[in-house]
Amino acid sequence: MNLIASPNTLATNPTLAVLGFKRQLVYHLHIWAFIAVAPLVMVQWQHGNVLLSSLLILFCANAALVIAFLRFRSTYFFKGRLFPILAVVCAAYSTLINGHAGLYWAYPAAIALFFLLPLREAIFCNVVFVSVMAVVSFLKFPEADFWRITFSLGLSCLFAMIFAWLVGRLQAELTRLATTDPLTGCLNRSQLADILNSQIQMRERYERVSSLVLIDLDYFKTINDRWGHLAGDKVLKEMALRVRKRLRESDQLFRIGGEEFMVVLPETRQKDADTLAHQLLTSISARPFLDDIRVTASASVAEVTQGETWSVWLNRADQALYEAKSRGRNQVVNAPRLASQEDILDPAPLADPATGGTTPA
Ligand SMILES: Nc1nc2c(ncn2[C@@H]2O[C@H](COP(=O)(O)OP(=O)(O)OP(=O)(O)O)[C@@H](O)[C@H]2O)c(=O)[nH]1
Repeated sequence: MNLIASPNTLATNPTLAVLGFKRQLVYHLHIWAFIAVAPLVMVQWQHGNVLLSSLLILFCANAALVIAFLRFRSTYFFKGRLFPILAVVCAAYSTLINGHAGLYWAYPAAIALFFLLPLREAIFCNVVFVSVMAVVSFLKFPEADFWRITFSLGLSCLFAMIFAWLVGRLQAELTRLATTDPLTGCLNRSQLADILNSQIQMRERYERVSSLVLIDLDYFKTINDRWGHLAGDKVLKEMALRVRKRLRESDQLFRIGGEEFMVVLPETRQKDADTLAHQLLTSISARPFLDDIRVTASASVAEVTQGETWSVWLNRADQALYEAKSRGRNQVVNAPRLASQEDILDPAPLADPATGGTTPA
């Protein structure tokens, strides 16, 4: 079962770790809600409240299905929305017909909205819910109770909202810290496999071709040695800025090593990626860094080939970068394209030695 994010997942992919924790939350909420509500089905049935009893059966059936889906498929449906919606409907209706006995359920139902729905949706649903509960309490209870119920429920929702908002911000901030390089603000390696894999899937499913560019500063060690580590850091920061300026919104910039960067270019063929790589090298070498530090860089370009894994793709780019370094640096080398699986299954016609033309394979 994939409910609990393993330490391995946590260490390598923060986005998956967050998803794992969300699933855990949904799973436990549904289990405890099922345990709490299931006996009420019988109670309401015995009291002759057939409609409420049916709503509660629906609630329990949904909870049981979500639990089963999460247990056996690690996924759930409607993004867990049915639970809070059914819960608030049951609580409002139960208050209408049972008075205080139903009202007690309004508080956990309102709070569950913030655990299970995106914040904006939860706020909207809570405003509607508190308004409905205000009308129901106005009809059902004395005026003093109406005010008490409306304010206490509103306050519970407000506290839950503040808590959910803070947890959301904390989660976003921790994810940002775990996925980006603090010096340059580029993505770090934690997302690398996922992002390259998603580009590979676009290639496999929709024939959409992506490319990647590796850029490595030349003789960076001498910059550190001559101007100091702090100046080296500033050069790296400035270099990331210069590269980012040239990229599109959809492109992704990684810092994958000390002075090595990678750009993933969705929907970009090798030829266009090569043009961009030349422009990037020009923007690095054209102006000095920190007034008088002249820097050049080497780059490689690799278009994804059908059937290859992300590590093979990256390795091809790495080999080409090595080639750029050994040819003297400050240049772009294109990785040779691999024969794709399509080419292997459907090879190009062979040259006919007799005629000089081509023959079918
Ligand atoms: N200032 C600074 N230096 C770093 C950082 N990360 C790695 N380095 C340095 O980058 C240098 C990389 O050196 P090399 O791998 O020899 O590469 P190079 O000197 O650029 O040589 P070529 O890549 O072959 O052109 C090392 O001196 C590292 O200490 C960093 O975050 N800040």
